[in-house]
Amino acid sequence: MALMPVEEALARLLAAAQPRGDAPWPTERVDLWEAAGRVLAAPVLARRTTPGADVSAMDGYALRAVDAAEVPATLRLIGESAAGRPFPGRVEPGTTVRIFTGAVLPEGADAIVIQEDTRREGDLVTMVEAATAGRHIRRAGGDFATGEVLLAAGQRLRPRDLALAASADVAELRVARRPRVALLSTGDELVRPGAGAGAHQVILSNVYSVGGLARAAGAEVTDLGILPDDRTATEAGIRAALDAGFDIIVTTGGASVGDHDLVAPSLVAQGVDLEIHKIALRPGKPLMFGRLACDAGGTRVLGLPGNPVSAHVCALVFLVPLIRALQGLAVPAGLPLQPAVLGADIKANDLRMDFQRAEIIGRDNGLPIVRPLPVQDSSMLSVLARADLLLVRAPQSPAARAGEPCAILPLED
Ligand SMILES: Nc1nc2c(c(=O)[nH]1)N[C@H]1C(S)=C(S)[C@@H](COP(=O)(O)OP(=O)(O)OC[C@H]3O[C@@H](n4cnc5c(N)ncnc54)[C@H](O)[C@@H]3O)O[C@H]1N2
Ligand code: MOO
Repeated sequence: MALMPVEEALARLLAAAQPRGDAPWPTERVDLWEAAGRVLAAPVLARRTTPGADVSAMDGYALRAVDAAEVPATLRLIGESAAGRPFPGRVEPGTTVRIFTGAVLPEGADAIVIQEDTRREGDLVTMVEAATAGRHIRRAGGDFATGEVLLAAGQRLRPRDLALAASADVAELRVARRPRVALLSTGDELVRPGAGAGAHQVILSNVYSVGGLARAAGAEVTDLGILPDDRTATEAGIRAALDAGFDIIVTTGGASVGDHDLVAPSLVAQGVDLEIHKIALRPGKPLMFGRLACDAGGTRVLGLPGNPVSAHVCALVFLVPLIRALQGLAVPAGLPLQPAVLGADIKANDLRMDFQRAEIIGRDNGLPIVRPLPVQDSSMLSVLARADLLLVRAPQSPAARAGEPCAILPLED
């Protein structure tokens, strides 16, 4: 069977991020603390004008600029304006008001002289530097005005966005509901870390990489445990996950062609329409993707290969953009590749797009110089952990020499 190109698989997956029918992705209102990292589902409009009044940008004295156009000029101190405690009166000719950063500019005043440029004796203040109208004053509405659109829908909320919303008196935000992702691991050999695995067993690790990437992309992740290599149990596990209404079910392992690789037939038997099964990717050839044929909600099922590096690369390339797209983030149509320079000669590639674990060994005109790590076994997590990035080679690329351009994919978002 011909292997599907990676770009086509990605395009199909992203097309499946669109809801079936008219139902839009659900949203919810959360308070600002809960909104960090979430995707904004409705624009944020300022609920107040900020600053709410003309305020001082410095500690000093508020006055009429004409009263200190020529210096030295001595004015009579008539009061104080502090942040949150405005001066109740008016600055008349020949008078000044002590003022602090953030405090409201008193009526009548149109300039600030900073305190370092003054001398004070009792209630007399001498300005030693000339005042300029408007100097050191932050105008009302200089930051934003009531009704102004401060944040657009479809953006991921960063700490500074939350601070902006807070400063605009917006206490809750409407955000996309987190996609609910279920992880189903398969394999008789799998044992949880710390549970005393024998030499013939393998420690469950993929949930941490795949689940971690999913969480970082904004998903709520549930680990549904390990299914044995048994057809009835595999189907039952898949059925239960499908019935639980997750948005995405991610299986790992059992994806290949061996006698114990039961995931594809079990998915099909449970009504999943597998539109992707095996792609031209290394590592990650036995990738599967499909949706429940009858499910209007559109549970998506992504079957990842069991090899830990393959599972991680597939999660990075396919699961992360799917989770992002579901929440309404703009996701690039193709792979988000970046330019780099080869730091070693490399061989011609075969039919599969190759994602090699690679290290950065220098810089060339601002671009990283990258070299594949010597071992590319898709079971080796130590190599994946040591890699700085993935060196991406298109199918059938010819041999290339050190110094030639190449494409890379960052490993973490
Ligand atoms: N005859 C063929 N054999 C294989 C092919 C092929 O085309 N023909 N493809 C190979 C490729 S490529 C890959 S990738 C693997 C993927 O196989 P499976 O998805 O069926 O994975 P398993 O056999 O279940 O496991 C592979 C390996 O990974 C370990 N594993 C599985 N799950 C986990 C987990 N959750 N955490 C940690 N490690 C896990 C498992 O113990 C195995 O060692 O197939 C090749 N074979
Ligand atoms: O495609 Mo497999 O993932 O090479 O090890």
